[in-house]
Amino acid sequence: MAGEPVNVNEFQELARKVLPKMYYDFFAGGAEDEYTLKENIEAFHRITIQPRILVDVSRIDMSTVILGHKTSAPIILAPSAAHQLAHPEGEVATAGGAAACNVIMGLSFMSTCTVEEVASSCNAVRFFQIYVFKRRDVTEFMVRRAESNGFRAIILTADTPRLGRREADIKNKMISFRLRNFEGLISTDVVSWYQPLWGSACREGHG
Ligand SMILES: Cc1cc2nc3c(=O)[nH]c(=O)nc-3n(C[C@H](O)[C@H](O)[C@H](O)COP(=O)(O)O)c2cc1C
Repeated sequence: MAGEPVNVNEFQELARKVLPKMYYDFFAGGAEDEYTLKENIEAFHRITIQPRILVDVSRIDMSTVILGHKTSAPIILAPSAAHQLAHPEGEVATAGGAAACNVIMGLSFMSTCTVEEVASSCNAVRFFQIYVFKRRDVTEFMVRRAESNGFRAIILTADTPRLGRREADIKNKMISFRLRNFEGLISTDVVSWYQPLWGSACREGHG
């Protein structure tokens, strides 16, 4: 690729070149045959934006209000785990980007920077993502901790009672990153990606 990346696809290509394969596959891969992953992209291709023409575009304003918070565009950074696998500054840098663009930062409970580190690093409006764990005390503790660190809403993820069977991670023998937000709360030993959290620690199943 010549020069600076100019779109998301080119950033992805750059990431593929610089990241260790295990980490690139973690960020880019999906579960099983990756039908849903492909469909997520295809779905966007089916949406077209219809331009309005011969209108005044001298002041373009995409700002809106989400849960009472003004944002420069209807964008919330989707919570995603382990940004330090991609860059040493991790979620602190991501939140800084959100603050610079005045959009909302969604922080995963599986962040590699702690809730406190992200909170003290910038003034982006922050939402905190969590699951309902079997250990309700852990869930409650994390919600209160987010609240006391200035997070303004909880993003409750409900679609992962079990982690998908991510075949690239299996092949790469993906190592789980340290769950720093949980240190002192549950065992955060670095183990195979498939044992940890999803089993013993706490996810609420539907059974
Ligand atoms: C590498 C990666 C890690 C993710 N980690 C989380 C997570 O920790 N918590 C969560 O609720 N969703 C997580 N997600 C899901 C995203 O928040 C989002 O819902 C999903 O990627 C669908 O949006 P997209 O089609 O724009 O990628 C993750 C997604 C990716 C790609």
